[in-house]
Amino acid sequence: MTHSADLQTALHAVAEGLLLLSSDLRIVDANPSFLQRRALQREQVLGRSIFELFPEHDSMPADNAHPDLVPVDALHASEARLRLALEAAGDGVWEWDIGGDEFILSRRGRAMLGYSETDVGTSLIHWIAITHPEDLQRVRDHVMDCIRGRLSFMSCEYRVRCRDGNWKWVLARGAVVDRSEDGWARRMVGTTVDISSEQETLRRANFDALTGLPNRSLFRERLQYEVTASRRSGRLLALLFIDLDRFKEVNDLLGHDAGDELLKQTAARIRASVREVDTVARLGGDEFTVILTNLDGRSHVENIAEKILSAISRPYLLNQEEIYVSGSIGITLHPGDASEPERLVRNADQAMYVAKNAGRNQFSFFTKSMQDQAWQRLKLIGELRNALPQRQLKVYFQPVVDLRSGQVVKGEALLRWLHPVRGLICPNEFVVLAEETGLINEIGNWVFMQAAAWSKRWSTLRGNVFQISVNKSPVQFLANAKSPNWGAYLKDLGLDWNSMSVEITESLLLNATDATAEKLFSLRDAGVQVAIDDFGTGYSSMAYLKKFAVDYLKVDQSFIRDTACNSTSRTIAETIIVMAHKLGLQVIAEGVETEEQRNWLTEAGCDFAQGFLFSEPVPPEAFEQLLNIPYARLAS
Ligand SMILES: Nc1nc2c(ncn2[C@@H]2O[C@H](COP(=O)(O)OP(=O)(O)OP(=O)(O)O)[C@@H](O)[C@H]2O)c(=O)[nH]1
Repeated sequence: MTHSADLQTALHAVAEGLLLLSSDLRIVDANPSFLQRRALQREQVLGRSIFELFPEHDSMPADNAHPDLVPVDALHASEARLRLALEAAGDGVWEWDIGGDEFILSRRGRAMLGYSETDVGTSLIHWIAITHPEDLQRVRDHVMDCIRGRLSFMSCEYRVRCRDGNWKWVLARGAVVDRSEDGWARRMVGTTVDISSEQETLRRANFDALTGLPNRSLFRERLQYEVTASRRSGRLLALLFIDLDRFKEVNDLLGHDAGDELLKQTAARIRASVREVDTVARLGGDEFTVILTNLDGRSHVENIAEKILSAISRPYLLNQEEIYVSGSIGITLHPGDASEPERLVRNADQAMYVAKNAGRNQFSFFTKSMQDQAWQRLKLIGELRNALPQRQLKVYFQPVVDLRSGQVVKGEALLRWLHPVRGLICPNEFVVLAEETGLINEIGNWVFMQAAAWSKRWSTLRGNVFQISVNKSPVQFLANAKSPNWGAYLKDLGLDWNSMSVEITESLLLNATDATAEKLFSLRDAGVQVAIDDFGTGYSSMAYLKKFAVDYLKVDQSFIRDTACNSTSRTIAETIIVMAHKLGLQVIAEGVETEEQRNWLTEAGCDFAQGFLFSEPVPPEAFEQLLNIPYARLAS
């Protein structure tokens, strides 16, 4: 060692805590690692006796086994002693004679990698040969910065191949400790520490455990990086959002493990469809993203998207079965569509939903109009939140006629939104938004209360029960959906048994959870009847009709519309009527528009009908006018 400053530099480079002690064991210097570990300031330790600092070590063993403590007599330090000190600190120590091309790693350092004294040669080239090719340039840059004096010491993480062929992450720190009079670096000394476990922690934080792909957080980082690079280079970048279609069914049919296996295989297929430099990440669930860089144009992106779609749609072998799935892809381009990563993510997501809604198994490029629609949607959600408090929601009623007597005997409550600017909006335009935002619970409960109040009034006016049916969304049957105690509510209102009914979909019963069943049975206990809406369009399973004690089937209007000209529709409608009667259920035909349909339904034995032939849905005041009026007059 030529200079005590060099010694200090070297000590700063060491990962372990080190102290420099004078011959009377007073602290001359402490390196940053030591101070950091002990949470001490340099001034707090300088000049103090080692025994003050470590009273429990006043009979310190000769081998200086304290992990934080490696005494070095600074005033008489030599390279050999420094090396010994560093070895004692647990690091591998290396020394590089630059001019003489001799690179020596200490015994401890070699052991860390599994090498004996003779396994690796002493020329730098031998050590370069076992450095990971992807890390080599980085290591070289660090070393050269030190040699040229741009850095006083280097600190660099890279991978080294161990004797068993595995790669190990190490942290190498070092400094030039000897320079010629004219400034040429002659010797570097440093340490090498095994940081595989730190790298493993880092890997876990950044990579998806199932597929090994970058996770959401690393994806965000990479996107930010690539967007900046694309901005600089002016080259086109594409962001792809990929979502598997109906992946839930794979889980449901084959189990979660098979689902996991499919995700792994999908990840590998997407990875294999793009270049090494492109980023493929898994955001979670069945959602993947791809960042494509340095593209030649839009058609280049289209080709890759096609390639990914066809890779995903090849059969998967799961549990010895061939399974087919597809994917939907949303694509956005930088700089054309947006300049900020956040915006690109939103764009790709919107485009992916458009691809899904357009029928799945396809890709869709982001367009400005998608953004406008998304804004419209957001705006409508905001307005919908205010619709109820601002009394913009209205309940209309459509009469249900008894086909034998021709009397209006029931009514269906139908929600309308009287929007201050857009006028009357039908539920198909806003119920999905209400469901997505959870507003449907509040709105649905309000509709039920309104309908109950009108049922009470019309039952009283007519002197017998006048049943009103209310549509209920599957969302209102979820476990967390809040609703009043309908039994108590209807009782307080003084409503008779069966004054209310709820219309639900077939799929709700098919996928009924315990919470769904409980909510449905508590409605039944409150005297509310149950109708299955749009019957015939779904699975039409008989079993659940009995299990849930359903009262009515509403035949979907698509069958009614076709009864005049389509014998299959007629047969289906007839079968539903016969089957329902056999099971003790009554049938309501929806969408009746012509006399011919009404006559046919009457002959087929259908119980009730509703549709434009009788009346469209009308406000309650107008509905009241319709009560007790024979259908012959309504239809004219
Ligand atoms: N096996 C497995 N399933 C997962 C994992 N993470 C999420 N899922 C399931 O993946 C499914 C994702 O479903 P969605 O994307 O919402 O719906 P989908 O069935 O793919 O239908 P669409 O996207 O509308 O075509 C859900 O059922 C999740 O429970 C996972 O790590 N492993």
